[in-house]
Amino acid sequence: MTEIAVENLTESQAREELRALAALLAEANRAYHTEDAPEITDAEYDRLKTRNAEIEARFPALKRPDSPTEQVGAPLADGFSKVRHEVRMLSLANAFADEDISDFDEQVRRYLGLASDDSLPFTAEPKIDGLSLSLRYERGKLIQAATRGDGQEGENVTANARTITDIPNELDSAPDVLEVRGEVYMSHEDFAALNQRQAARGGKTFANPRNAAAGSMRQLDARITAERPLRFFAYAWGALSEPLADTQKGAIERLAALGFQTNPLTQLCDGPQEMLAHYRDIETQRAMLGYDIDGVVYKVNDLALQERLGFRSTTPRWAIAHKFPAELAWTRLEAIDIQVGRTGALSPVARLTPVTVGGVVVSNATLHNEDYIAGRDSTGGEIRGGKDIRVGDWVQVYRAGDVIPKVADVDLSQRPADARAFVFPTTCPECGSDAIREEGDAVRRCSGGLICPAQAVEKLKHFVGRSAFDIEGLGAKQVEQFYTDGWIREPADIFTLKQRFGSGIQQLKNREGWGEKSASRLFDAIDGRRRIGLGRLIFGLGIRHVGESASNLLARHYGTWETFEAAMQAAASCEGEAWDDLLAIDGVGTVLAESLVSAMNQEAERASMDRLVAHLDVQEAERPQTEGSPVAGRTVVFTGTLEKMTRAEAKARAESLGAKVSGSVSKKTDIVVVGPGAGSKETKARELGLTVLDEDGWLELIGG
Ligand SMILES: NC(=O)c1ccc[n+]([C@@H]2O[C@H](COP(=O)([O-])OP(=O)(O)OC[C@H]3O[C@@H](n4cnc5c(N)ncnc54)[C@H](O)[C@@H]3O)[C@@H](O)[C@H]2O)c1
Ligand SMILES: [Zn+2]
Repeated sequence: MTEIAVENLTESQAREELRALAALLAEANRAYHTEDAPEITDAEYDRLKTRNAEIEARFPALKRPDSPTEQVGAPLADGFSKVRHEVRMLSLANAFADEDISDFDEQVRRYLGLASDDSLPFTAEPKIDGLSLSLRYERGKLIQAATRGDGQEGENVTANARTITDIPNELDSAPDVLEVRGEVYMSHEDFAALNQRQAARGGKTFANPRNAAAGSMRQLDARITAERPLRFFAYAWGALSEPLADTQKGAIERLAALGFQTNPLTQLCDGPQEMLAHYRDIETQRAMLGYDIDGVVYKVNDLALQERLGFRSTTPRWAIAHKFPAELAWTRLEAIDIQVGRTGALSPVARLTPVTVGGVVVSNATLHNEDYIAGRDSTGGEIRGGKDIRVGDWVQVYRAGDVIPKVADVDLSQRPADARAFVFPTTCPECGSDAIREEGDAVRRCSGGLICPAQAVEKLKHFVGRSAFDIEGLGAKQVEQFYTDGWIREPADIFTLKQRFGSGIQQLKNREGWGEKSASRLFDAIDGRRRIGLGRLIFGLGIRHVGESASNLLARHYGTWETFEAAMQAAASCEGEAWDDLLAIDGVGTVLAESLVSAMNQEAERASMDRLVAHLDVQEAERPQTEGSPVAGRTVVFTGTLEKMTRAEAKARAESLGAKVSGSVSKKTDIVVVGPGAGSKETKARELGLTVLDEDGWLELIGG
């Protein structure tokens, strides 16, 4: 899509673009803040947000009620209780160019009525790329910790904060009420080690340290947070019973004296020139800091002046974040390799002449899929102006907020004369089976199933992973080793390992990475029959599209392995009663159902499952207690703020009583439970004449 210059936009084009931007940015915010799994780069996000602000500046009347410029963060995630911030937690205005900094200095002077030669010092400090946290101390004791959330209300993460060593539980001689604010982050070293651990046990790995920090902090189980090496820098404050100091710098020193970690690169600067000099200084140190920063923050040093300057709707007037440019570099594409994943997906990987991008040496990058290499997007439209990517090309490597770098662009003027268009393989490079691309799928997949060694190994890794069978001592590395040795070919083999190779302990312990203890511990862990929950078993099978939560839904719906298996066989033709029953499960769509039914009826897979189940005691899943339930089979929608339970609790409770919980109100809805702040859903429910209950009414209905 070519972008029209803002000054050439017609009013209707502007209205349409603002609508599209609001939707795009809301989705990006949800992915980034609520899910800790960004879908676009930070640079792209910043570009969209700037574009939105420019259009609004030219057409102020078109500014939408849900304008992205009026919002901080994103809605809160389910599961946490909420904390209302006594003093709002805000965002920061952004600057990208050097001129933006002198403009900022001028704006502040104009607002305060200062002449250009009046002294106006600023602090300059790194902008830590983590997530912000507010810590409330009363009489020196930590009583509450909250995330920023949407700025007004955050998530209560007190138990999690208590596990962080940089956060003192008690303070000496602090003000009676003191809210300390700062950034939770993870060091590069700890991040790499965490990802390695996660990969070894088949758990979730994180794209970058910020996601790892946010994902670790926002755990419902504080024991998980405790295992994650989180750090904390203090740089601000909220509610206070008495001031910390007269200046920003003084306040930071006071926080340091109280026992908080403060950033050593914080410095006082007299005017834009010194600010920019310190910015460049920090930029050159960036790669060596050992943690991610994404810019430098300047703040008016005099707190009385900060007070006079006050706030805009989402940002303070007395501070600005000077962002570093996106991390790019050019290098040679030496080869394109194809990797095969668990579900058979063929993923192209660029092998590059090593190059440093933002302080990290990059020699591999993702090329996504065959369309991306060819210069097409998923809808068949052009990307990169239709330029394809060829081995031998001079390519731009891009790393912004992601650890996996991407190949973003090609310099055609540097293309070698003999470079040929890349031919994406139509057979699997690992097993030679046909690699098939189904309609509407961007990905080509190996059709070899279990005969494909790449798929078999990836499936085994998934099977032993933490959310599946979680077998102690058997991680990704060991699985690969056993597969190569021919000791384990499929999950069932794990449980006969001791029987077949009991004497192998001797052999094993002489191998690299194995000691006597670890070898016998593993053999003991897998000896005998294994108890496993039905949900974990279904998830462990590693069927495409069938994730953890879907597996649990299926388990709850079918209860036992036998019922599940019989139902899948009955649904084999993708029609009839069993098929309809599967699709009626809230959260199961056609794509998932088709993939599931096809895997469960594939002969070789089935035989492998039968061999596996023979070693298992599958525990029955708790089925909804529908008997006597007043809401069994009814569709319920929760909207507005719930005060007596979290959304997640309300949903779990309703489902355990056999109700279906839906996110939107329609004619099919039976009951709408409304809390304070309910909006259009309540209106619609009343229009449709549905049963509308408040929280107490609902609790009464379900009996307490
Ligand atoms: N990739 C995406 O999809 C996506 C989506 C949403 C947001 N984002 C990223 O987040 C940014 C917007 O988020 P935001 O509203 O948090 O704004 P921001 O990150 O630009 O600035 C505000 C935040 O900076 C942090 N901060 C770090 N060090 C600080 C310091 N020394 N002093 C003061 N604050 C400091 C605080 O947590 C504060 O809340 C975007 O510019 C983008 O980089 C990315
Ligand atoms: Zn294959």
